[in-house]
Amino acid sequence: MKADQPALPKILVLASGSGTNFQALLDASRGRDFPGQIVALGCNQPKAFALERAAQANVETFVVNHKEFGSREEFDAALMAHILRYNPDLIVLAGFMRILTTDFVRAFRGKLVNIHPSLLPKYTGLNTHQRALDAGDAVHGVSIHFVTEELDGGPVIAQAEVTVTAEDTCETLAEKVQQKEHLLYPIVVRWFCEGRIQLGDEQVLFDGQAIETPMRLTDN
Ligand SMILES: Nc1nc2c(c(=O)[nH]1)N[C@@H](CN(C=O)c1ccc(C(=O)N[C@@H](CCC(=O)O)C(=O)O)cc1)CN2
Ligand SMILES: NCC(=O)N[C@@H]1O[C@H](COP(=O)([O-])[O-])[C@@H](O)[C@H]1O
Repeated sequence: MKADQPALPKILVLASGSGTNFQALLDASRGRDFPGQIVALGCNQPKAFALERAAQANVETFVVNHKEFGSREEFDAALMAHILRYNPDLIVLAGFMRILTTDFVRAFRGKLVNIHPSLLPKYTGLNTHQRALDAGDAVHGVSIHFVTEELDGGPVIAQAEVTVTAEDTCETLAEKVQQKEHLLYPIVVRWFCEGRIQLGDEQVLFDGQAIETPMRLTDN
């Protein structure tokens, strides 16, 4: 980066597991025109493979193991302290498997997003793919939303659909959804870094205009 160029928006990613969404964001951020920089990865699981991905990419990491804290509030306070060291412009939950407290969410309101493996408001919480199969849904998918106090209830920014077939299992459906996740998250994070996405009064603003429905990633 040349000395006279403004610093790029700082992205901090939180993950708990494999980190394939983190990897998709890493790969996208290596593009010459990507308008943001991933400054750190935080994990609550010391053995998360996402940490290995960060090491391979020379991205700073920190671990805050939730099992070492007596309460959710204490864990969140420790996590917040690490995050504030980086002063990120955007905090991206990428398979981060801890429910965050109201204080944490409010501290980062408008710059905290999550990717959720369902077409919200359907199937908040866990085990979304099995629930879609059990319900006999013909369509399933992924949502990217602002994180609010309500679990997976924040304003939805964008979604992508996958078709469900009779041959699908939990595993095959998860794979289909993850393929769309890896396409959608880099697009939405780019929009954030370009200043095109804001959280209004419990609604999403895109280029300054409130959007009535989430933006859809289509196959064509
Ligand atoms: N306050 C909020 N916190 C979080 C949100 C949110 O919208 N508001 N999104 C989740 C992400 N998520 C689904 O997308 C999710 C993650 C974790 C859980 C959950 O039940 N976690 C359990 C532990 C489960 C485990 O360790 O395997 C828990 O925290 O007790 C539900 C949904 C991130 N946080
Ligand atoms: N409720 C949160 C949740 O289930 N998130 C899901 O965890 C996976 C993480 O994969 P990754 O670690 O390979 O990115 C992703 O499929 C994401 O949608």
